[in-house]
Amino acid sequence: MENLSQIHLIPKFQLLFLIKIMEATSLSGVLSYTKLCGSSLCYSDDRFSRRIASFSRHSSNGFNGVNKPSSKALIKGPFLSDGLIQRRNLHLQAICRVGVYTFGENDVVESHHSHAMEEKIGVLLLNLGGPKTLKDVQPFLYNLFVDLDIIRLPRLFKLLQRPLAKLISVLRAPKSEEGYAAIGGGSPLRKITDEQENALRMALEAKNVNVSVYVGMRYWYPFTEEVIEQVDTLLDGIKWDDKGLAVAIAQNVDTGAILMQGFVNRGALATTITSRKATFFSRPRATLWTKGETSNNFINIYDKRGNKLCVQFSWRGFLLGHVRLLLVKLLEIQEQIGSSNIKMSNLVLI
Ligand SMILES: C=CC1=C(C)c2cc3[nH]c(cc4nc(cc5[nH]c(cc1n2)c(C)c5CCC(=O)O)C(CCC(=O)O)=C4C)c(C)c3C=C
Ligand SMILES: [Fe+2]
Repeated sequence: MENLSQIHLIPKFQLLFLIKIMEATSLSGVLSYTKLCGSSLCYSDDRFSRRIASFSRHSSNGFNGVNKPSSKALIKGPFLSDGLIQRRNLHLQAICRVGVYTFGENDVVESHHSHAMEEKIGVLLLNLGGPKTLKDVQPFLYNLFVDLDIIRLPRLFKLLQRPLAKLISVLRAPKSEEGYAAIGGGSPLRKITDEQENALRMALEAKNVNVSVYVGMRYWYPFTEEVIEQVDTLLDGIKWDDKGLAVAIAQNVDTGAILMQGFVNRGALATTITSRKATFFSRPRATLWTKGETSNNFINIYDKRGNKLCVQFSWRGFLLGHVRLLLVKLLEIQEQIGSSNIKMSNLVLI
C-alpha cells in the first residue's frame, strides 16, 4: 500500500478507489511462493500438455498488451520440452535437486529422498508495475486498461475491449507523460520493488535462509509471465499423471473447507499463478477454464483481509501445499528478521 500512496500521478479520488480495490484483491506487493523441488532427474510426460497448450485458450484476463507476453507464450515455452525437462535457468537447476512435497501442517509429507533434504524456497514478489520511460506510458496504459479486472465491458461488447483500451491509452498518454516527466520520467514502482527484493534477499542471506527472490509485474516489465518461466522448475516438482494432469483443490485457508476440486495441467497452474484466479483444466473440453469466468464468482488465490490470506488455491501434493507452507515459513522469517530495516508491512504474506 505504501507503494500506491507514492503514485502521485493518480488523482486523489482515484487513489482512494485503488486502495480499496487493492485491499480487496491484494493486487500489489504480494508475496507468492513456491518451494522449488524435484528430483535431480525429473521426468515428465509433456506430450499431453503440449497438445493442450496448442489449443487451450490463454489466461482469463484477456491480456495481449502491446508489450505484454501472452500466457500462450508462457504455455508454449517451458511446456514443450520432451522427456527430461530442460532446466534452462542454471541457477534454478542448481537449486532444484531434492524432492520433498509438503502440504499443510497436518498433511502427509512425501519425499523422494528421505534424509538430508535441503529445502529450497523461492519468493516471487508481485506488483503492478509502471512505465519506465515516457515512451512506455501508452503501452503501459494499454496493458492496464485491457485488464478485465480494471475494465470489463458487458459480454455483448466484448470485442470492443481491446479497441477501447487502445483508445483510452492513446488519449490519456500525453497527460500521463506530463505527470511522469514531472517525477523524473518514469514510474518509481519498479525501483521500489527492486529495493524491496534486494532488502529481502540481503536480510534472508544475513540469516542464512536460502531463498531465491524474484519480482514479477502485472502491467510492465518484468512481467509475471516471464518470471514464471524462470521459476518453471517449480512445475517440474509436481507429480503429473500420465496425461500431464494433477488434482487441484481450492481450500479456505482459515477453515480448511474445500471449495472445489478439479484437474490442472502445467498451463492451468501457470495461469493460476499469473492471473491469481483458480484455473482448472477441463477434461471433457480439453481446455483451461477459470472458475467464475461466467459467474464472476472467482476463487482468488489470495484475498487479503488485514494481513490474512482467506482463500488459496492448493494443489493436492504440490504447489498449494507449498504456498501454504510459505505462510508459515515467511512468518517465521519475518520474526527472524523483525529488527531489520526491511519493510515487511509492504508485503502481503500468503
Ligand atoms: C479511469 C482511469 C483509471 C482507472 C479506473 C484505473 C484503475 C486502476 N489502476 C491501477 C493501478 C495503476 N494505475 C497506474 C497508473 C495510471 N492509472 C490510470 C488510470 C486509471 N487507473 C492512469 C491514467 C495512470 C497513469 C498515471 C496517471 O496519469 O495518473 C499505475 C502505475 C503507477 C506508477 O507507479 O506508474 C498503477 C499501478 C489499479 C490497480 C486500478 C484498479 C483496480
Ligand atoms: Fe490506475
